[in-house]
Amino acid sequence: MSIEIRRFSSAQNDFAEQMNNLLAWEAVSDAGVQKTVTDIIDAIRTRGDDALIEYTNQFDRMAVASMAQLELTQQQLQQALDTLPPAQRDALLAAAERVRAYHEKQKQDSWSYTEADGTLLGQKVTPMDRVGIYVPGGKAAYPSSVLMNAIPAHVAGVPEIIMVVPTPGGELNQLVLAAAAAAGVSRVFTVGGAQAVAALAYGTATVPQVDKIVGPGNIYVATAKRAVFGQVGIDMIAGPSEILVVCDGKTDPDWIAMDLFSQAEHDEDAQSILVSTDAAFLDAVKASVDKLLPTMERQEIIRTSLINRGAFIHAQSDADAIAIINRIAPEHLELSVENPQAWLPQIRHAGAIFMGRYTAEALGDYCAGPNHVLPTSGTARFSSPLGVYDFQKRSSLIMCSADGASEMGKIASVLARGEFLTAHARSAEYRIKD
Ligand SMILES: NC(=O)c1ccc[n+]([C@@H]2O[C@H](COP(=O)([O-])OP(=O)(O)OC[C@H]3O[C@@H](n4cnc5c(N)ncnc54)[C@H](O)[C@@H]3O)[C@@H](O)[C@H]2O)c1
Ligand SMILES: N[C@H](CO)Cc1c[nH]c[nH+]1
Ligand SMILES: [Zn+2]
Repeated sequence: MSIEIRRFSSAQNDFAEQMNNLLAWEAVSDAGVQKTVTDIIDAIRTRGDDALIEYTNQFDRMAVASMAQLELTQQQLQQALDTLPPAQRDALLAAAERVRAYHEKQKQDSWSYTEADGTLLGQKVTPMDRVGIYVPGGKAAYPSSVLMNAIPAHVAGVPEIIMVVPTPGGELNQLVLAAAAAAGVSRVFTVGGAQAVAALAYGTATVPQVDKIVGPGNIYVATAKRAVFGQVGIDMIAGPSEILVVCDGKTDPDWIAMDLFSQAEHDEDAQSILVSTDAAFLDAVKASVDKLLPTMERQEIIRTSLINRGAFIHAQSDADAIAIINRIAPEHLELSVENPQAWLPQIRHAGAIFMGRYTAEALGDYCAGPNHVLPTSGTARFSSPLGVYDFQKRSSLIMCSADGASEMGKIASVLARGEFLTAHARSAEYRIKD
């Protein structure tokens, strides 16, 4: 059965309007969600563990009486890793190794330099003391997200990594537990949603307060992260998954249809867009979509996502296609073209760029190495993938020699008096040599 996916062309007069409609996404949660999240945060702040237990029982269909029932032991994590079927264990460890190797390259080191008069200036890089990682678990379990959140923190040298993951109905996913062991997570609490974010941000008798919370989640998680920002650091507000595939018409249309499905299957609100200068190719991919959709396990989610938020766009030229890429600033960009490297210099905004016909976005979700926690909803215009740098902070270093203090003192004195800040001026002037 054929499904209706919106289709338009960059030649249309109303092209800009079509793009605006396609990309319109209510990133801010509605008043109802906002109220729920505010109430949850207030309850966790005032009633701590008791409120955390109540909300977990309410939202995750649990029936626990104490926090001890909501924490997993290191032994449980290690046992999950040790007893995984060998194929799963090997795949998990291979992915973890690739993700670790990639993130090792991101590590920033302290630096300093000494000026001619002996003054030293520099930057000291320090890992955060304790971070919280949110691993989604409402509609699906995400072992890959455990690796993508915990490994960069570990590489940065964060000594304590606290993971939260909801386990609806109390069902533990052994791959998630094993991933926590493989990635070096310190403690795991089986709580989720806004209550888990609030517990990490403010601390409870049992859940330690963290310095930063990272990781994707649904609208309750995103709203809570936004609300606790300032109390703690956050990485980003990630929305539903997105993929933009740009194809020159020479890749197997079945491959492209499946690449579009791969992000659509995450969520009814996920967005999959195909751009091509070849109108006949758009027809061929549409035929592949109709042929392959009935074979998909999550076909209802994919169908809803493609009908509500998907699009096939006919670009008049490669330049049009590039303008579309930069307008969308997609989370994932697949350049399924002959010479993707030639396109690269003109692409300014994308969370991750997958180059060439063989580079399926799904490889990046699991094991290529780069992080899969990426900016969505056009935020790649100003933000970057989750990385080691999210878990490191910098302190400036200044050590003046007597000569340096004297020379800088003269400059500071003038500027401080210009600001009428006399104490600043006199503090600097004391160090000026006669
Ligand atoms: N960007 C990425 O890297 C990435 C990776 C994996 C998943 N995701 C996305 O993360 C999201 C995960 O969402 P999810 O729902 O599966 O899991 P989730 O863990 O984010 O949310 C589940 C929690 O939501 C809370 N909740 C649910 N309904 C509620 C209600 N009515 N009131 C208050 N709280 C409520 C509950 O506390 C529950 O524990 C999806 O959108 C998925 O696409 C993104
Ligand atoms: N595509 C998701 C990020 O948008 C990450 C993911 C996890 N598992 C599969 N995919
Ligand atoms: Zn994915």
